[in-house]
Amino acid sequence: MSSPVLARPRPQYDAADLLTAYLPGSFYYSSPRGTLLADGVHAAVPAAAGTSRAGAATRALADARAAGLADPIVAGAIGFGPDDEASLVVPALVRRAPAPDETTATSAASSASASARASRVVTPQPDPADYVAAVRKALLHIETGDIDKVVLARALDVTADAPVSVPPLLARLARADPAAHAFAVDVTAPGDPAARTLFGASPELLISRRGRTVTANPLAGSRPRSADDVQNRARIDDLRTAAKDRAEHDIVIRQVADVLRPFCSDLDVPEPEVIGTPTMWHLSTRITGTLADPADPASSSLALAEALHPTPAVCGVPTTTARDVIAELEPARRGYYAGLVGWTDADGDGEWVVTIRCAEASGRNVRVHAGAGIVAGSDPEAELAETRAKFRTLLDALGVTE
Ligand SMILES: C=C(O[C@H]1C=CC=C(C(=O)O)[C@@H]1O)C(=O)O
Repeated sequence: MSSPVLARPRPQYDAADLLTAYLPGSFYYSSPRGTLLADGVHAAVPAAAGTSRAGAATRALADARAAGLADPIVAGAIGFGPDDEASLVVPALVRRAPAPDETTATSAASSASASARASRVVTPQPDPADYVAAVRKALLHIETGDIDKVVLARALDVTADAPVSVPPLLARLARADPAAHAFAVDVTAPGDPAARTLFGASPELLISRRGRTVTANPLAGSRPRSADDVQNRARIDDLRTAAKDRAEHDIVIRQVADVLRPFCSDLDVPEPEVIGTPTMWHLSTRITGTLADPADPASSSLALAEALHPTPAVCGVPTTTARDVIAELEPARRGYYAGLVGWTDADGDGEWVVTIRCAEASGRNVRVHAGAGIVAGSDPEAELAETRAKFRTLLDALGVTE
């Protein structure tokens, strides 16, 4: 492998400038680890269904280095199912900045246009009553022992009276929660009638790798956030102690830890805690590990992300049967929802989040998804309410009152 032609210090940008500079077509990603804005395509990464995207990324990064690209990364998104799309590129230009803070998003958002005030028509897919019926059917699968858990999602199709502009929506998402993993990815595929952008603010870290250290932060078990502090305290206490939510959470933690353990010389799995987003409370476990062999391509951030995906936070247990139940009970394909979005570099470092609290925009249309984990003891109406609360992250950014 030849060394990069240019070996000079990376320029550092301001997080607010990168958020303001984002335009559809770019790749934007910010998290507590830092901000990244990538433009242009040095090379598209072949990402056919059923192939190892991590293997293709490793080859593309080696080629990019050989071609003289300094510090290349692979960035993009991978859909939920093995047959869903992926959109991965080696960008031509990558700009990095520190993590956003309160001021970052405020200054970027204030320069954003007020398009969220336009009129929007919201169509649920499926109807809420059909979602409740699907949850009941999922509970039958659990009762008969086919599965222990499945995550059932639904969508809202939002149609605006004018093309939807993603940059102000991204700025609003970042302003609402500077600690979230905010992203916007061009996912236009050949033959699409209009450009498509996947964007959102995920609270769920699938995997972050920095040298030998890996971190995963699975979430499962939720309560809506209230405007009232007393109610919030009661909901947090309830979430901490509810057996059903703890069971739902433990299923995810067990699988994530089991997948990571063979790659790690040590793995720390602490007790769950409750974390908050602007719209939700979640049971959260921050798992950290030390990689046994960081030079092994199987330990790259994308290879680990592929090994982990789909976690039971978006699919279920056992994975294959849960996937079949999702195919049976969800009327629409998930596409990029519940997949992964992020970046990896040539050393294998990188960060990937679970593609939730997200939407896909194309022209005047935005499709927003939200799901809820179903286990024994789930109440179908409560799961519907949970998806309604999860939608608020995107609907608030869109200025939609459902
Ligand atoms: C599947 C979603 O959330 C997951 C992440 C956190 C909590 C979840 C839950 O409590 O069901 C879900 O597993 C979603 O937001 O669409």
